[in-house]
Amino acid sequence: MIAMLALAVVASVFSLVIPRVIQAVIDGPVVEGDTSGLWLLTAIIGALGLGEAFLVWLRRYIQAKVALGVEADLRRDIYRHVQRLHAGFHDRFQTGQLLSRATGDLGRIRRFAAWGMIFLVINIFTYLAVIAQLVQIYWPLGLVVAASAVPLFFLSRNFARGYITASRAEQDQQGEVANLAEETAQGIRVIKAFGRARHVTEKFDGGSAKLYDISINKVRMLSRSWAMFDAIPNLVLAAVLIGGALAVANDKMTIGELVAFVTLQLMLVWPIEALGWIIANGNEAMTAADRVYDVLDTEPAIVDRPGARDLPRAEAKGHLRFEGVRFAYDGTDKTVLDGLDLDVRPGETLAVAGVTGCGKTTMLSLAPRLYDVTAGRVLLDGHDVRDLTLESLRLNVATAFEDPTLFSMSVRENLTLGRQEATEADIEEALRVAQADFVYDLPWGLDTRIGEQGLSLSGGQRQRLALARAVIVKPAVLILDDPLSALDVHTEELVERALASVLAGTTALVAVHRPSTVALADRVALLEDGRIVAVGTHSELLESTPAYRAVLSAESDSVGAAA
Ligand SMILES: Nc1ncnc2c1ncn2[C@@H]1O[C@H](COP(=O)(O)OP(=O)(O)OP(=O)(O)O)[C@@H](O)[C@H]1O
Repeated sequence: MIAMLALAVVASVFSLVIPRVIQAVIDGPVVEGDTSGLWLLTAIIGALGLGEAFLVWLRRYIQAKVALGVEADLRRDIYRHVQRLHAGFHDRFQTGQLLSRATGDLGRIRRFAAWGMIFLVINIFTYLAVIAQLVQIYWPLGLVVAASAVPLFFLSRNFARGYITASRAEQDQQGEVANLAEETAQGIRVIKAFGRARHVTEKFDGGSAKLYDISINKVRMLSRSWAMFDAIPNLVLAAVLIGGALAVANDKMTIGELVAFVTLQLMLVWPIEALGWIIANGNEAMTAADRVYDVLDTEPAIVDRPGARDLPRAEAKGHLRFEGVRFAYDGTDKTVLDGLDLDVRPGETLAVAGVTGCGKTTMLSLAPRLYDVTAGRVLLDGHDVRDLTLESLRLNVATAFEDPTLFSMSVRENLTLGRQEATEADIEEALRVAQADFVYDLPWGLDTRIGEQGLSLSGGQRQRLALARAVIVKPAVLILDDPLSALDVHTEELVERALASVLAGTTALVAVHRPSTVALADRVALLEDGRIVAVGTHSELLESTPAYRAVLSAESDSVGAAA
């Protein structure tokens, strides 16, 4: 960047010297009729012109690299940072806003690094250098030109104030429109199924029209100021021509000096005209940078503590313990878990049952630290999970979520997401356990690329792949959030039978809704009012705890009703 700015300044010096050589040509060879020095002077002008052209080319060459480099680095930083940010951030931050920051806003910053900033430096330098020369040629007129900076300053200040608000509003609205497009693309099936195409189109049109209005208002602001920035240097030029003609008539200036004066002054017209554009460009980059730094300045809430230790997979036994755990989601005052205690022994499969919305998923997500407890602690083999490195914790604790997100990559890549070194035998076993052999019948088998989020597969197929993906990790603790909800009873039974052999050596914590899934568990815990109120085998709880009977019968009723 420094090289680029230095080249720009040197090129401006070259162009600023040319009018002074013209002055020498007029006052020498032209006025005196002596052409002997003409060739040297024109050769100097030619050399200066060529030199300037070369420097401009070199600057532009560097400029592209620098500006695109700034954009690429920032984009990489944002992506990395977003990966480090905790789940709570993503719960609140709209995806469309994130996308527009990583694309449109970065483009604005690049344009300023490539153009606005360079012209700002060149133009300020040119302005000062020209004024210095004008004062030196004929100071009274030089001061008149210098005085034009006063209205320009107030004009720029007013323009910048209004424009900055307009450009932030435009960028936020662009994020909003991106969000509307993203959400409707994601939910296109729901929209079609409910026949809501017209409704969402109207909503999108509304957002789009608002963006149009904001943008038009911004462009009007720029064109108004452009006209003013254009008028000032031309009015001053008219004044200079009158004053200059009088000065030449009174022998205060030579004709050559007047030509040099006017030529130099003409060099100010473009820098002043461009002031509005540069301010606009700078303001847009500034508000874009604000939006980018809204993301970059958010500290990830879930990171390795200083001195966090690794728990190698070979050492992990899978003893999971919740001690006095309290939890409330950020920005809410509702306590979801309120003094929850639970001990899951190594190798045991423990099911958590409870009415819908009681906090089963929340509780499960505390073990791999997708969220951190508000109070109390979660222990893995006696270590507070916050004292373990995130990398080793997540190698030891694998999760299959109820909503199985698959990525647009091959089946194999999806399966080995958590353990890239998995062998063919591991993959085969995991597919067998999850009853997901259907993948072998896909057009390219395991190499078939599954569509965006695996939409080309059925819900049950996706769920089985997500289960295989978790099983393949061979974790010490397997977290299964109602992993069989989309399977038919027959397939569920097959999966349960195969899972039983895998779960024999693994600690498993399973959120269950259906009485049939409880069959997987050695013991069941009942979650109620944010606590575990009863733990025992399925038959013990059925006998001793009416609330447990109520939960399971309600769930089986709803399954029955749905069927
Ligand atoms: N990301 C979130 N931000 C704020 N509140 C949340 C969030 N996720 C869940 N909740 C709230 O926390 C409570 C517990 O939700 P959770 O998903 O853990 O229940 P659940 O028992 O798993 O429900 P289900 O049986 O329907 O799957 C609910 O009241 C829910 O509204």
